[in-house]
Amino acid sequence: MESGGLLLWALPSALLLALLLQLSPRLRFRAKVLSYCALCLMASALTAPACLLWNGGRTVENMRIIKNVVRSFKYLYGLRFDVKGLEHFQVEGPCVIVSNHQSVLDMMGLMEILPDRCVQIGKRELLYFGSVGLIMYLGGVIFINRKSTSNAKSVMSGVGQAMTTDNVKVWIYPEGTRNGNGDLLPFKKGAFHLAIQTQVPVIPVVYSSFTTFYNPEKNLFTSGRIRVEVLPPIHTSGMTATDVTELCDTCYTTMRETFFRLSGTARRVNGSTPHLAQ
Ligand SMILES: CCCCCCCCCCCCCC(=O)SCCNC(=O)CCNC(=O)[C@H](O)C(C)(C)COP(=O)(O)OP(=O)(O)OC[C@H]1O[C@@H](n2cnc3c(N)ncnc32)[C@H](O)[C@@H]1OP(=O)(O)O
Ligand SMILES: CCCCCCCC/C=C\CCCCCCCC(=O)OC[C@@H](O)COP(=O)(O)O
Repeated sequence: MESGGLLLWALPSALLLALLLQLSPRLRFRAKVLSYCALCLMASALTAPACLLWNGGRTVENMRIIKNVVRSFKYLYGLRFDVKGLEHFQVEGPCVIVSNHQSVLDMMGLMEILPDRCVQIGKRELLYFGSVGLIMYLGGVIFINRKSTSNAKSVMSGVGQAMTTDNVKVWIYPEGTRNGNGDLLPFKKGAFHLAIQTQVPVIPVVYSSFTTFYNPEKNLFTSGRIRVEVLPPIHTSGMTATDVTELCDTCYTTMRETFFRLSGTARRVNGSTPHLAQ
């Protein structure tokens, strides 16, 4: 009797939802993004105990576990990564990895190629994203307060010391925020100060544009292919604070050219309207 009643409600509701998703591209897009967030929350909640049992607490070693979990997400969303230049990660000791940042989907691209003993710099707000914040904390993500330059700078100088004493690589998104407008935002300089202060190489990584398969403005979120290129390390030994701007500009120019080449797009004309990233 009870299961009959449940069927009476559940079946039409499921059919109605399926119909709505078919009819409204916006709803379909939102549902897919929401499913990704739910997957991240669920996977993080299940992975956190494994990290605690295996490694006991906050340590970069947990990134290996997190990486293996996140690498399976791409199959659910029909994403394919074509990666070139992985050999450039084989530098002795620490380095600063810089890459472009287009959307929350970047976590899949990040974990696809993340080298061993590598942590990321993330905005402090991410710490409060429930189990996702917990897993980032356990993986050793370094949180910065973007609203306070002095705080961000002092955290970054602490990172420099830890990089050399603990032999860790640091992954930074120098655009400082997500940007899905089919171009790169101007770079912030924190990553380049860090590399020069610690005299370690900078390794640029470029992901092709997502706009052909993921575009919130067009409610587009389909399967797709992402081309990834790890570029040769840029050595900083002998550089000083006066070289930061030039290093930053060199990386920006090289990465932007690579981005357009990988995306198969021409250079952007200034003034074109960017769309919001999600
Ligand atoms: C299943 C779930 C999976 C989860 C997976 C886990 C993975 C998680 C992945 C998480 C991914 C999360 C991804 C994310 O969350 S991305 C968002 C967070 N990340 C970043 O913002 C990183 C990039 N930002 C920067 O580098 C900024 O520069 C910082 C934040 C440091 C300051 O920015 P701010 O906007 O406040 O200031 P400014 O850049 O205008 O600079 C002002 C001045 O200071 C100088 N200056 C800067 N730095 C230094 C320094 N160190 N020593 C000395 N000087 C320094 C600089 O040259 C400039 O001077 P001048 O040149 O104009 O004279
Ligand atoms: C109990 C609280 C529950 C809160 C639930 C929150 C739901 C969100 C859940 C999952 C989102 C999965 C995202 C995985 C990590 C994403 C990292 C990321 O891409 O962060 C954005 C950051 O780089 C730049 O931020 P802005 O572009 O400046 O903004």
